[in-house]
Amino acid sequence: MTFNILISDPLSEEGIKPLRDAENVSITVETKLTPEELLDCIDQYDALLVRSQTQVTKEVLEKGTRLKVVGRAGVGVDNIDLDAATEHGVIVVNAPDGNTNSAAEHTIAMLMSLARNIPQAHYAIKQHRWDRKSYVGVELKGKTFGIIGLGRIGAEVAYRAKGQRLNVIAFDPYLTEEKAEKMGIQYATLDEVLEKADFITVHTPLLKQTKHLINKEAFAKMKTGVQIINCARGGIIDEEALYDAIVQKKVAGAALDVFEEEPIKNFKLIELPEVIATPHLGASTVEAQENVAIDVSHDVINILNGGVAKNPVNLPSLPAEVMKRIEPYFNLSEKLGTFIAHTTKEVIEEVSIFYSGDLTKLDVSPLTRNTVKGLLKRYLGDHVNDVNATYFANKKGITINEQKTTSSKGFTNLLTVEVKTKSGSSRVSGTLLNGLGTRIVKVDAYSVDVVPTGHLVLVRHKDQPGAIGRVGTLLAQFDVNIATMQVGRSDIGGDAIMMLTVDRQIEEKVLKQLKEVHDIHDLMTIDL
Ligand SMILES: NC(=O)C1=CN([C@@H]2O[C@H](COP(=O)(O)OP(=O)(O)OC[C@H]3O[C@@H](n4cnc5c(N)ncnc54)[C@H](O)[C@@H]3O)[C@@H](O)[C@H]2O)C=CC1
Ligand SMILES: O=C(O)CCC(=O)C(=O)O
Repeated sequence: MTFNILISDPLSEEGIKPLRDAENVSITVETKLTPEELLDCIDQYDALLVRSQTQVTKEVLEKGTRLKVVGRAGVGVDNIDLDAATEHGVIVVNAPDGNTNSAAEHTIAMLMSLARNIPQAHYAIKQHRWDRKSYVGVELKGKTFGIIGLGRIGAEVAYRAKGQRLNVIAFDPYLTEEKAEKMGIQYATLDEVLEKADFITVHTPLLKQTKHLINKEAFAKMKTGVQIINCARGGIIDEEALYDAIVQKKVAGAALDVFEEEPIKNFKLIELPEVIATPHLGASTVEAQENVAIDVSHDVINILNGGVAKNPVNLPSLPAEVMKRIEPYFNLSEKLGTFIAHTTKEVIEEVSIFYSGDLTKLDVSPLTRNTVKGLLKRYLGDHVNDVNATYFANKKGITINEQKTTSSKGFTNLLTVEVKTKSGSSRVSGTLLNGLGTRIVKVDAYSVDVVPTGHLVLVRHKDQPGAIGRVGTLLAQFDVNIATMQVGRSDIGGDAIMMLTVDRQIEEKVLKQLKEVHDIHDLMTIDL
């Protein structure tokens, strides 16, 4: 099978080498597509690779019926509609580490350029003006440098700023006093950063909560003469409010790499002499572009080939070590989900997944998603996957519970799926036997030992002499060979089940006749 990959923003040729070297991919590079052209062609592709230029909208994800993965060669995913990607089962991966250095270095370059008016002086001298008076700067040493958002880039900026002998203070919801102390910086609240800093730099993602985080009210709290840097995302700073603050001499200067609208159409803010700007160049270094393209290429290939993503954005990522330990249970979890979906005839209101034995030591959330996927696929089809399974369950009003229990009933590991409907509940349990593969070991109250593969028939019947024989005889009449059979009963003469594995799918007319066999209450076929 060949996977078609579209690269719609310029990516490092060195960086996409892993993609070019992959055997089963065909790569198209089209970096000048209009939004309409992208919509027209996206249904031909299994993967889309972008930087920050391409807008991966709801419509793109809707039309991209083959899309399995969107790779963002960089950090910010604000150009990708994550909710729509999740809804359509498209995994979004990014490359969070590859451009950290470059973005931090660019921030420091902007800080120094701002403090010393380098771009303005450079422009003057290029115009043959020898002007030394207009470009008197300020020293960094001893000034207070406020960082808002101390993640990967914010932290790197902090280390570099300390080298400039700035007093670094920072606010981040995840920053503690102890952590700040360890980094040799000062922990502060947002208001403290706004009130105390001579230079303020923002390094948060653009989220609902960070949109216009630096607004008119925030500027009002700042020192007069403060200088502002934004190398994170346009929109974290309210550009209108920044314009006013500069014109009113509250803000002495601003260094901007990112803008509310990119490319910029309204140059009002940029034209102010106090503003220096670059066109979103924070990650534009040979090294960063190579790093991010390599990282994202590896993830895209892995996902297309059914592997696990290292940097998924719309799925929680797990350490490789943990992933390796739970991977053997993937098959079992999906099959149990599929099994219970086939054996439940009413609307499912609640699914509980119980993990016991060895499984209690693991982060089992991927197994829960996989079980729900197996369960929903029966009615929603193959477009349900690990990314959107929980989303669809929520949409269908199905509550999902995940529980770890101590009772493993003598098994080293036991996974039990229980579904509740309006009128009752049913359960199935399975285990992974060392060296022997997976087994279904319990259906409701009945112990069984069934390999969950192929064509299964679950028969509920009365425990009476002849019931098993009648089923066998009827199947033989229609040339259906029984490969394995397991029986279980509550008590002598009470309710019982038969679990058969047969060599081929059974036709509807045969099923109908089976249901009419004396002492058979119910029966269902399950293809696993
Ligand atoms: N200019 C450019 O070319 C580049 C820009 N970026 C942008 O830089 C930003 C930061 O990237 P990373 O450091 O890699 O992300 P990160 O996820 O490592 O760090 C973001 C930090 O912001 C913090 N944060 C979130 N909301 C906050 C709030 N309301 N107040 C204070 N802190 C808050 C988070 O707790 C986190 O620690 C992103 O917006 C990213 O898109 C990244 C690379 C290049
Ligand atoms: O692709 C780029 O150059 C932009 C990088 C960026 O803004 C990011 O990684 O968030």
